[in-house]
Amino acid sequence: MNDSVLSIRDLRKSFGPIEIMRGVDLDLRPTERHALIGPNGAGKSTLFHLISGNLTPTSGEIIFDGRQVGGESPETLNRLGLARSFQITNIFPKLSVYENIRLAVMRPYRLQYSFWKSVNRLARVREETEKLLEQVRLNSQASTIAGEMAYSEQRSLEIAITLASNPKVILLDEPMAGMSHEEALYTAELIREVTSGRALMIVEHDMDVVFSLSDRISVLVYGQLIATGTPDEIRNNKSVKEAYLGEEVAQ
Ligand SMILES: Nc1ncnc2c1ncn2[C@@H]1O[C@H](COP(=O)(O)OP(=O)(O)OP(=O)(O)O)[C@@H](O)[C@H]1O
Repeated sequence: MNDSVLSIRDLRKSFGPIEIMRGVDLDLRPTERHALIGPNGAGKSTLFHLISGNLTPTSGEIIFDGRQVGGESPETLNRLGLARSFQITNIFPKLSVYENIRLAVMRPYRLQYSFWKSVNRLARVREETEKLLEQVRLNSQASTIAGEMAYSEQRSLEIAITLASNPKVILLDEPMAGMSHEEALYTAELIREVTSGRALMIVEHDMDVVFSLSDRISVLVYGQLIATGTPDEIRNNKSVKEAYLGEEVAQ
């Protein structure tokens, strides 16, 4: 029996005559932290775009929570429980931290008439907003204008926004990009905490973070997965070492 929350089968994507994704099979377990690594141009972003609905597969299957979702829109996937945070910070820079999170909390409810009729709605939104503020340790910054915070704090805010829809699967695209080593370690710990009980798929270039955070790692090279396994298995995998041409995969 397949107990994965996300299953990818023989996924292919071509841009014109060039096949970029060349038959990928991948399973994401319901509460695992799974990293996707690979050399530049391997197709990591393309795979994320396919999973999150930003690109339509040329062929193959993407099964989320038992349902074939390849080609569904990002909005539909988000409603089903898949949330993606982008490399580019997508917060409202002129709004406060609190307002940013509150807007994200309200989003899933926007079409539910029964919710807006409820007298408790404001209390519920406030409660959820405050819980998220606390989870990402931004309580003391609630009234700060988001665009004026340090870059790493903006990433924390973005993580809160991603969590607001209470997703089963979270896709994080290079969440540590542009951070100092200390900020990266802090953010990795935050990600570990807030994704507990959910499935996480992460693309990240910082190998220290990848190897300490992940339960499993998949290695993509020229649009094909050459290995999936625990950090130890990947560290000792001959094809992975070859693909990185002697680069140090992890200490
Ligand atoms: N829309 C597109 N049209 C044509 N080719 C594309 C398109 N998007 C990506 N590609 C090509 O697909 C290949 C994989 O790109 P992708 O960005 O997915 O790799 P990546 O592993 O995320 O790389 P990086 O680590 O540098 O971010 C590259 O050769 C890229 O030029």
